[in-house]
Amino acid sequence: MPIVKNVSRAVNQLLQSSGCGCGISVVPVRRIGISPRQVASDASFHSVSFSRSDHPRVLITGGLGQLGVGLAKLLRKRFGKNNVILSDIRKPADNVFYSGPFIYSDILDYKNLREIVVNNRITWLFHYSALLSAVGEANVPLARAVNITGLHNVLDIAAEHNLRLFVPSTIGAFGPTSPRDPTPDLCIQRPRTIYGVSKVHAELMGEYYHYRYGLDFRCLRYPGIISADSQPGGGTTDYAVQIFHDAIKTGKFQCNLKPDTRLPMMYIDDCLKATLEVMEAPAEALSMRTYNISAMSFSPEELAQEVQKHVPELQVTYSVDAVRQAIADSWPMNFDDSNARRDWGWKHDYDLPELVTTMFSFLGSDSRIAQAS
Ligand SMILES: NC(=O)c1ccc[n+]([C@@H]2O[C@H](COP(=O)([O-])OP(=O)(O)OC[C@H]3O[C@@H](n4cnc5c(N)ncnc54)[C@H](O)[C@@H]3O)[C@@H](O)[C@H]2O)c1
Ligand SMILES: C[C@@H](O)[C@H](N)C(=O)O
Repeated sequence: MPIVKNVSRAVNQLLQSSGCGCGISVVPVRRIGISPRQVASDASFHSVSFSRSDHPRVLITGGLGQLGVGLAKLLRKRFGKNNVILSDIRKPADNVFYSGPFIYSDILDYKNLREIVVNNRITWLFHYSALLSAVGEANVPLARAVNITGLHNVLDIAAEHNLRLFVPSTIGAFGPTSPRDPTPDLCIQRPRTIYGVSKVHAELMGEYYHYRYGLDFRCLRYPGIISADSQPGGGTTDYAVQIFHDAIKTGKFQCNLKPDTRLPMMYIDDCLKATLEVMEAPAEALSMRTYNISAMSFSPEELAQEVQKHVPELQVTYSVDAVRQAIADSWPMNFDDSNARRDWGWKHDYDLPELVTTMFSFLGSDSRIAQAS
């Protein structure tokens, strides 16, 4: 139960941290010494032995989706295989299971999640579990549970155990009343999807816990992410991954968005690089706790033209999905990430031509290109 022992002191601290300039002496928020949720511990503490090291001990929730396995690979290279635990409610493929530690974790099970954090001495948590925009609209109660209740569990455990917490947000955290070209970090956010609403909630709750409890919360708003060796989990930007697979397999692609629908996109390597960089950035460098990151922005017709340079016979047709189109029409067209570039040196490596070339070299499209020429 949350117990605020001295409300007026806490209010003063909040006012101070928001820069009200009232002249009240500042007590660091970290010293309040209360945790947002205190539950009597009944976790069975296994005796697990670890070698001492300066590396963070990492847990990734929702790690079997499009982004988690790649993130684990990157973090294991940096911090050592056994210092990075992937978790999910799904069964891992053999190659994932044997590539490093994996554990079952349902983020809706607060005590189980806390036990994992305690028993494995977790210090950094990457919270990837979520229902994305299109699947979220198809199952609002589940999206609300996973994206909002699950986030509350993660925030409380992170605050209680002093974790550094990364929660990704998204271009979907903006809505039709936000400036769309470009969309700055700070502007009106009135998304019209449960996904977007839950992500704005995550940004605000994470920042609130940072200022209120001293939680080391870090958040990036990702564009649509494009990857070759993992499949997207039901979002509005999925077409930009599917086109590569269809170009190679059948030479035909049916796009579910209109040809001129412009959205910010990013190659997965840039996304994961940014995630690690913001987690490693010194706290003093972060003037904000939630940043836009950007790499490129394109429409289906522009992507198709670039893909056709590799697979000239690719035929693209359009059969618009009304739900996805309405979502895309409410999202940013271009993302302003100047704050990330200024504060912690964010710089992307992949523009559209490099992205397309890299996707095809990954997917082994040589035979198709050979057939085409
Ligand atoms: N992929 C993108 O284009 C993109 C863009 C912006 C933001 N993001 C964010 O990045 C994160 C990861 O995205 P992704 O593309 O890998 O998502 P994904 O949909 O591919 O994977 C999400 C994972 O969460 C898991 N999950 C669902 N319910 C769970 C529960 N109760 N407990 C534990 N795990 C559960 C699923 O099994 C799945 O493996 C998400 O938070 C997403 O919102 C992704
Ligand atoms: C943009 C992002 O959050 C996700 N790929 C979606 O389309 O839902």
